[in-house]
Amino acid sequence: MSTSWADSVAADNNAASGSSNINGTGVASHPARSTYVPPHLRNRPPTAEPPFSSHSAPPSDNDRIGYGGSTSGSRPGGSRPDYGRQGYGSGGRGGGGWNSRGGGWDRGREREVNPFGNDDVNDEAERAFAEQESTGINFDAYEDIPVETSGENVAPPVNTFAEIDLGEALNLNIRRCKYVKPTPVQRHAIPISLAGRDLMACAQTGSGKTAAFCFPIISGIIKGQYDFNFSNHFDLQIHEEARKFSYQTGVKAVVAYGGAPINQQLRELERGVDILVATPGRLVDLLERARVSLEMIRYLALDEADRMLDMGFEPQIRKIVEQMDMPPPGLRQTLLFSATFPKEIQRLASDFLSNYIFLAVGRVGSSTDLIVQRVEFVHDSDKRSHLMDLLHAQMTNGIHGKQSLTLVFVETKKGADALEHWLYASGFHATTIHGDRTQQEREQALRSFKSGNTPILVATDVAARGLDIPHVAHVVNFDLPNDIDDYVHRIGRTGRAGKTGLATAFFNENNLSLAKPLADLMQESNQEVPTWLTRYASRVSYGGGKNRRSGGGRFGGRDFRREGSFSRSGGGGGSSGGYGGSSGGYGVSGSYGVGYGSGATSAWD
Ligand SMILES: Nc1ncnc2c1ncn2[C@@H]1O[C@H](COP(=O)(O)OP(=O)(O)OP(=O)(O)O)[C@@H](O)[C@H]1O
Repeated sequence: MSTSWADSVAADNNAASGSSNINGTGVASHPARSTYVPPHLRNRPPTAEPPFSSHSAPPSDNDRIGYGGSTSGSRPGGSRPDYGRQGYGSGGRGGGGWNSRGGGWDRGREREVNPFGNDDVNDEAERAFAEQESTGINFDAYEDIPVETSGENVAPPVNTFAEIDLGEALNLNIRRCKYVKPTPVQRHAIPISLAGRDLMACAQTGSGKTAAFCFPIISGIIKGQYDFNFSNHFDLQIHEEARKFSYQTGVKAVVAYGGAPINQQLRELERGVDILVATPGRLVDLLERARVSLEMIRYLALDEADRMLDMGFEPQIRKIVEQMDMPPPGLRQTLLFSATFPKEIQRLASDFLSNYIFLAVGRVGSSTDLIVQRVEFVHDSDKRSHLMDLLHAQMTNGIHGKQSLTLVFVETKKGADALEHWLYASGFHATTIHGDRTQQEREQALRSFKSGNTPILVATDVAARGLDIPHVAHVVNFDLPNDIDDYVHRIGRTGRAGKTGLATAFFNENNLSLAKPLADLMQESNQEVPTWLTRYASRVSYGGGKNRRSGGGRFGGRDFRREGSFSRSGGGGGSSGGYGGSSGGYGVSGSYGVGYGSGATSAWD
């Protein structure tokens, strides 16, 4: 396990673990449709207390002025007007007034807030970045992307949103989001989902997977089907997206995550919900309190699905999906999405699916060509000065005096704090996100980063997945992760939505196990691989447990059912009938999470 230099400076003795336990904060769950209201809560008078009051603090631009600062905070988006809503207690699904689809969910005294009205990023920052963005948007870059599907009766892809019957309200929101045409994953995944099929979908970071699973779910709810779903990263961000997509459709999305007071979330749930975005830990908690039932779940979505079944999350997921009252595969529709999908995880995931379609868009598990990747050999003791050089170079390339946004990944929480302090002392405005910071602090840090006030964000792996910040120009792997998939997700914080990006990694003897997968990945992504890295790659045998791609071929981007040993019907993916439903020999419950969770950095909590 590598040790970062930032660490050694920061830590007196205690080399920080860098990982945090798993209780659900970082894990996001996606919307679960919990239309259920427990009997003892039905017909109760509405509570006067505004939900999400923790979100109502006014935004501030910088979360760490002088380091001591309180970070009591706001979430991106600033204050949230009172939802105030009544009549939640009408009981069960369809109760609480949510049959009245369309025109928003003004259910009683709770009014729907316009999610397009309070943009995260202030105007000045938006203008400053606009020039950069206008040259960067390049969805055509995705046009030639290879697409692979396997499974029976795959619905044909569409080229425009107009070809899909998503409903007028949702179409209006798509226009409000300024989405002109569907991205490749959306083109394929939306028709498959609308056809009612289970789906395991792999597509590159930043390619629009969130909308790809949200649109069919929202559309299905509008049409009167019932739903639940859940995912695993920045759940507030997914919630924000879901709120935009479902605005004035009559569909209500609620978020439940660890690290925030559970009572507020309970109150919100009691008022009725169509889509619940939840972290596994918090959802288990809610289920154990018997405050939520999954009986009426119609859709289950796992975003970052490979992560959900990795790193020890699997027992929680199995508990939620298999041991509570959720309808089994076949009776619910299950959608799994990620940019990386190792075969072993596919095998586990197949337990949750029924007669599913496998969809791979792009070189799955690979990074997008839009990201220029550089690897430099840097000894631990030289990392800071090297980073300084990169930052100085970037300053001269800044936009309108604003430094472009740089995300720096380090291995440990202490390392993150130490590097932030050092950057500040060196004249750079920086902030941090890691497992020891509260949810509010993280949100505040994100806001400060997005606005450009602290254009450097130092983060642990907690920020590796899902985070969608439009203007990140550079991702620096100050400390490389142990797992190549984590690398893929980290660098995917730049080069999003068709924009270009730069990723620089500091490599040294501590990262030898990554040499081969990194060289392979760079080659796959048409990047220039330094000769010294190729030499390391050929020398080092890396059969260890952490880099799952070893021996895997094409980075796990194929349907594992097509591999000889799993091919029951010899169909080359053409027939999936034999794979659906429960484990049937693939599901080795519990045997995997241990395998490659151990030792890998996790700042998830
Ligand atoms: N059809 C579209 N047209 C334009 N922009 C889009 C479209 N679909 C999604 N986007 C934008 O692209 C960005 C990336 O989308 P999203 O966060 O869903 O990517 P992702 O594939 O989930 O990435 P990751 O794997 O890193 O989580 C978002 O800012 C989103 O608003």
